[in-house]
Amino acid sequence: MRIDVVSIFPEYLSPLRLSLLGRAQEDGILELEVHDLRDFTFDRHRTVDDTPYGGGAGMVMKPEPWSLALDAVLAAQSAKRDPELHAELPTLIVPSPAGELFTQSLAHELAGEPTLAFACGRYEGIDERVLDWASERFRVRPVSLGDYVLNGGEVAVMAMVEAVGRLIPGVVGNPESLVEESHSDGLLEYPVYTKPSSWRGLDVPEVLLSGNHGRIAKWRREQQLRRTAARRPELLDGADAAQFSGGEREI
Ligand SMILES: Nc1cc(-c2ccc3ccn(Cc4ccc(CN5CCCCC5)cc4)c3c2)n[nH]1
Repeated sequence: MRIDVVSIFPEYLSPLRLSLLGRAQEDGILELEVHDLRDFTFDRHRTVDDTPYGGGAGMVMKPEPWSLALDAVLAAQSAKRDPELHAELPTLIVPSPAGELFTQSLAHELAGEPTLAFACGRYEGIDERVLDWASERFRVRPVSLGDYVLNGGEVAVMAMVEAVGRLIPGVVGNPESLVEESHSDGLLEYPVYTKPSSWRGLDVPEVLLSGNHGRIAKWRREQQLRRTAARRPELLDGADAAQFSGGEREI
């Protein structure tokens, strides 16, 4: 997969060069290009923002630099997209508090794409006409990380690139660890334990030491349901929520 990110703080994305994603880039499984939006400005001050029409606090990102940067991304990605295989428009993810919620399901969807482009806004956001203009060239998807406001799109992009990247075959050593992940079955994950079996007077649940895999699977499922009912009841349908609303510890 080829990923292009446009940002005025390209160095913010440096952690994506580390660890598993870094190794995937060395192995040629993942290609990550980060573009500095200011490289697409031509005034002395490399201006990317201006005051908002209609008034209001802060500044808004100018459209022209974005159009030049996104055209450069399109050109770079076209080499990675076989028009026979990939007839649809390339995807452009625009982090935004006003976007669709990023979920594990969306991560799986995006992991199937040959290319992804990310536009990191800053200030109060990007001139809306950029998204309109880009919609003729990309499938533009405003995406929110959650209902809180960050200072820009970079942190959201790092989270999404990590969530998508780890699903690409070959990135994570043991694909088994991707199967039983949180939210993959619509529930929160069960608790995990390791040695020592007794630590500071706290013991590992004996079922996990039993070697009885049927019992262990049943216990883990019950823990998922209890945790989900206690912490994220909205993820459960009515029936399960009622059955498991008695807190997490009743075992
Ligand atoms: N899930 C999530 C993603 C983001 C995100 C993503 C991208 C950008 C780009 C800039 N910011 C900062 C920002 C966004 C919004 C406001 C308020 N808003 C501005 C326009 C007029 C109305 C009021 C203030 C500052 C971003 C924030 N935050 N949270």
